[in-house]
Amino acid sequence: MDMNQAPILEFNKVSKHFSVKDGVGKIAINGLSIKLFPGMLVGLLGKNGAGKSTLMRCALGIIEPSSGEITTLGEPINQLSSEAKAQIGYVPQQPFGYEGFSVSRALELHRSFYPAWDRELENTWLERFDLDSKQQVQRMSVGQRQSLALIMAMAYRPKLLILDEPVASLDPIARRKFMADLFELALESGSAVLFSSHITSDLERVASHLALMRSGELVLFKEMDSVREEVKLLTLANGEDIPTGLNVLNHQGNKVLVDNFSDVKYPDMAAESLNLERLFMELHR
Ligand SMILES: Nc1ncnc2c1ncn2[C@@H]1O[C@H](COP(=O)(O)OP(=O)(O)OP(=O)(O)O)[C@@H](O)[C@H]1O
Repeated sequence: MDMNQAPILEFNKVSKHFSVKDGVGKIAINGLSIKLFPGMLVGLLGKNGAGKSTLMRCALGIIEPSSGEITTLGEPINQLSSEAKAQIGYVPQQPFGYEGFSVSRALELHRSFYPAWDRELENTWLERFDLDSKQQVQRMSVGQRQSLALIMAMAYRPKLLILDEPVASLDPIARRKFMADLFELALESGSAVLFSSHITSDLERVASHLALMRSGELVLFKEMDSVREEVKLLTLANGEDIPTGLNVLNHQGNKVLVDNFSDVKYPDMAAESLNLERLFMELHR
């Protein structure tokens, strides 16, 4: 990861409100700021409806934010050049059609839009995902379509890759292969990747950073190693106050979830390390 370079994606105090019919608005993203640099593989985690897809769709310019600024590949999102667009890869939650096409025809068509398309990478991935290039897209399983969508989004080595639950329909073997390759590809190409997943073990294994959303807000954005070291569940003794200087993510009874714990600063506190699934549960307790 190179933080001396310009960010590939930057959100500056971005909010997105949806107006709904009964007049009550919905705040999907609230004052969110984040920067993604080359080599970052950011795992986005949040409950259903937390705002993950909205964040991703704003980053791609599919929907406009209500306020705040978004810069993608150095350009304001509402004025993205075609050069910048050709360096973005996206796999939505429900991958698109290509009905009536064979895999190879679909890839041929898609390939024509991207000068940087890497045929070797395409072939490697077709093999890895066990896809038959002669098969008709409409006869493929959901997981096979998802694999095809991933190849289409990644074979031109985009600088920014946005994947909305990319592996939800993949079997564990395909998922592992994909996750390992994703990591390698991002590092190799100096790309930034933003991917959402509810599979916390995948996030734990491959993400360089964790972005945690709750009700439209980014409550945590940290390197994975720092998450392991600094995010702790504290148990307060009877009558004990939360020590000053700690950043509280959640507080229920005598349990306090904090994101900036240090053994050195608070040597006497009962502090428990959490895996990502526990962290998620404790955040929403
Ligand atoms: N077009 C829309 N009109 C009105 N409300 C919307 C619209 N799109 C999203 N929302 C609302 O914004 C909130 C965030 O939705 P979003 O799809 O971003 O959540 P998510 O974190 O991606 O959820 P999931 O994990 O279920 O995919 C939800 O309450 C949703 O109902």
